[in-house]
Amino acid sequence: MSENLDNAGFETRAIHAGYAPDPTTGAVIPPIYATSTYAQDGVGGLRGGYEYSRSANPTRTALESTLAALEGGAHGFAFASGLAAEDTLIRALCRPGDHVVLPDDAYGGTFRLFDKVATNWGLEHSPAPVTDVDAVRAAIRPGRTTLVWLETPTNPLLSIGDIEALAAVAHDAGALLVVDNTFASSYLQQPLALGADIVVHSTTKYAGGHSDVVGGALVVDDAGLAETIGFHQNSIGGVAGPFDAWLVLRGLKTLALRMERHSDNAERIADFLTDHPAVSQVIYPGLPEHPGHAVASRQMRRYGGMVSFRVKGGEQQALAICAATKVFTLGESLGGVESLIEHPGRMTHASVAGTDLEVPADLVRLSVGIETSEDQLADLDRALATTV
Ligand SMILES: C=C(NCc1c(COP(=O)(O)O)cnc(C)c1O)C(=O)O
Repeated sequence: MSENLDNAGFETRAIHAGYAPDPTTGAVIPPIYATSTYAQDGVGGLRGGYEYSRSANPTRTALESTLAALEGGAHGFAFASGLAAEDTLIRALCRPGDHVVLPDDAYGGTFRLFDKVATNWGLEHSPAPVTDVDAVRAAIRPGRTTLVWLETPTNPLLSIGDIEALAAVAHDAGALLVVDNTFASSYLQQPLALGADIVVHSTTKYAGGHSDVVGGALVVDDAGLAETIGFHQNSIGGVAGPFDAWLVLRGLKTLALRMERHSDNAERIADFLTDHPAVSQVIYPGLPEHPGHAVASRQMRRYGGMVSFRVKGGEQQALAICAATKVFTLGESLGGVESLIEHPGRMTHASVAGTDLEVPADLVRLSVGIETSEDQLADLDRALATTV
């Protein structure tokens, strides 16, 4: 473990926390410990605390330590996917008859986990707009609400929730605040410092940053929470493998650089779309007219790389734009170096059609990559011109 980096800057922690050069070989990057088991020196004689890789693996340990350091938490846990992390969290902290307040705009797979899986064993949920603290408070069921779940910015409508205010609401009701920090990333937003109890990441996204790994993470500060999450991580077993852990760890080292470029490019695209005749609404927290701009400005370092917009002409026009871009690749996911475009209604959020979370059919979501900004703008200009 590197020397104490608590007071070091984000970029320094991203590169040096979680692992110190190997005392034997001097390797500055942790090896990929492609092993399931570890020789013991006599029964229970563990070398370095490792006995079986589901329980702990040195490459995963390096990632989990780095994830915690970057979120300002004491304990990090790495999983096979973001939804694996969420499922483990739910099973660690919720019991039949409990209730969870969910955002009324959230990743479709997260809602599906609660609505189609967790309900099977008695966990109830109700949606509330993350932008309305009073509505979240009203959605809480006294004595039964265990978690208040927040995405900010939300997926895909990029609503902004006030983390500090919602933490107070949750705590007043004896509940915990969970913040899914996937869209912002640890570099742009630090939920634990604002009162959140648990941070969730799909490390598939900005943390890994190169669309080459699927993974998830939980970060907490509280030792008691860490103990129960760690117990359930091992007992359920949805852990990140050593190579996936290594890929996310490598991605994290450039997270700060990438988020700056993602934000630069996204700001230019938001401005470009704002004046475009084919566009009816641009949704980007960095725009002064965004309802959550003031809160985002207070709790985020910058506004991120996700831009959503609605087009004149409805679903068919939105689909036509998604089919017309070249630099923006049509595909699900987000947060990688390449720009992606998608139609949430037909793609990432198809599972919430007909529910409270249904998204507008004329909505297009962009994950703005780190390509040359002028090329991104020219690509969108051409695609939008086909629909005017
Ligand atoms: C794949 C997509 N989202 C995954 C996701 C998840 C799930 O992560 P997975 O690694 O895909 O399991 C959790 N939270 C948020 C905010 C997410 O956006 C997407 O929106 O394209």
